[in-house]
Amino acid sequence: MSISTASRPNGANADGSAATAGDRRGEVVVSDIGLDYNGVPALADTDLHVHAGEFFTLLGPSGSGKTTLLRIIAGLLDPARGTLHIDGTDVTRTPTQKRDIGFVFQNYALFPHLTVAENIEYGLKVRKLPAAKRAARVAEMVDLVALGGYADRYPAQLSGGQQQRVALGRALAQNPRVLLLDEPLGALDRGLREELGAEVRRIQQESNTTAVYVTHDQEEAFILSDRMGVMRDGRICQLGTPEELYREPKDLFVAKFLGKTNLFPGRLTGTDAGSAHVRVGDHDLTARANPAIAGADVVCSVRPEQLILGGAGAAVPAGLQRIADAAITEVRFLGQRRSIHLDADGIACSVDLDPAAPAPAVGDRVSLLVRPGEIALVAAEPAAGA
Ligand SMILES: Nc1ncnc2c1ncn2[C@@H]1O[C@H](COP(=O)(O)OP(=O)(O)OP(=O)(O)O)[C@@H](O)[C@H]1O
Repeated sequence: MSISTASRPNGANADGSAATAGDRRGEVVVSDIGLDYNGVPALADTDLHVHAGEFFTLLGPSGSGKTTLLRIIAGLLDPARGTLHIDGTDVTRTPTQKRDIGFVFQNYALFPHLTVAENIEYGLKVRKLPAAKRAARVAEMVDLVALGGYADRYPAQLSGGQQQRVALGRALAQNPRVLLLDEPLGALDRGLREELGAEVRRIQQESNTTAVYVTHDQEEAFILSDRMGVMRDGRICQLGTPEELYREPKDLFVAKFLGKTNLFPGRLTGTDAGSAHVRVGDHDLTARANPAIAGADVVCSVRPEQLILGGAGAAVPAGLQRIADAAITEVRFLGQRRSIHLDADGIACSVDLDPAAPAPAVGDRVSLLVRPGEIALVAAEPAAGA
């Protein structure tokens, strides 16, 4: 498949002419943007810098403010406060249609009476691009979104995944500065979500477009994103690459939201040069320091694949430390991993093992071991009413 957009320099327009903003094309800078509904903040004053060409995801539970922020970037909502710059230009009060932005929503929003090619061509016609250039661009987009052979079909003759590809092709046809995607895979079944997710990423990279993507699905965010921001209660509570956020969550909410984790309450006893000392039960442990922690009540977050099973009462091997003793309550074979459930003095834990390794038995007593660098320390949340 030849995709000419792959070689188009970042900043070239759909008709091939050079854009003016060079390699800042698609850079989005949100400064102190905030919005309230009836006096209740939907988005607290927020700063965000999405780099040119980046795939950036806003990830958070329902009602956390993701769509509000996306709609402000789109110009569909006016912020109460703050400024928005795209490519260094202040567009805070610029109407949507002049922001040079492409959208893809969950519900496809295709024109039912237009074919795939006509849907993709629609915006180019509105912009009065000459017919020959329109045809070339439509062919390029049909190729980019891998819909060769479907150009003359109507939306009703396409699967959900194919319709979403058309929506992507239509959004990208005008070579927008920024592509905004609001849960675009939400209506698709799981298998298709994974397949189209990978396609969305490929298309974004090959078209060299900055993307801001909204989802509540952590796996989707991991597959797609260069960086992401986790949102809660109208705030971005942590920014970083998927790996940074997974390994070094700043707080309990981020630790729990980004996948399964084991949580061992403890007390911070000291810190030095990037590491923290913490007491969990009878065990003194070293963990990664977390500058966001203020008090002494902490929680050690350890992912299931980071816990290691050791013999009960056996010497702890060098480089490891014992975080708890536990009894195995359940052993499940899950294909790519074996999931072991345990009870560590009232704390329910899980450990993922290589399925090829010998399986322990229910009732076995074990030690839970962990490397110092794999304990993420977060502040304990205050008890309700405290
Ligand atoms: N038009 C509105 N009027 C009043 N409150 C609103 C309106 N739109 C959104 N809200 C509120 O603003 C907050 C943020 O909503 P937003 O749609 O941005 O969340 P979200 O993270 O995108 O959620 P979801 O994943 O469910 O779409 C929520 O508490 C929501 O109830």
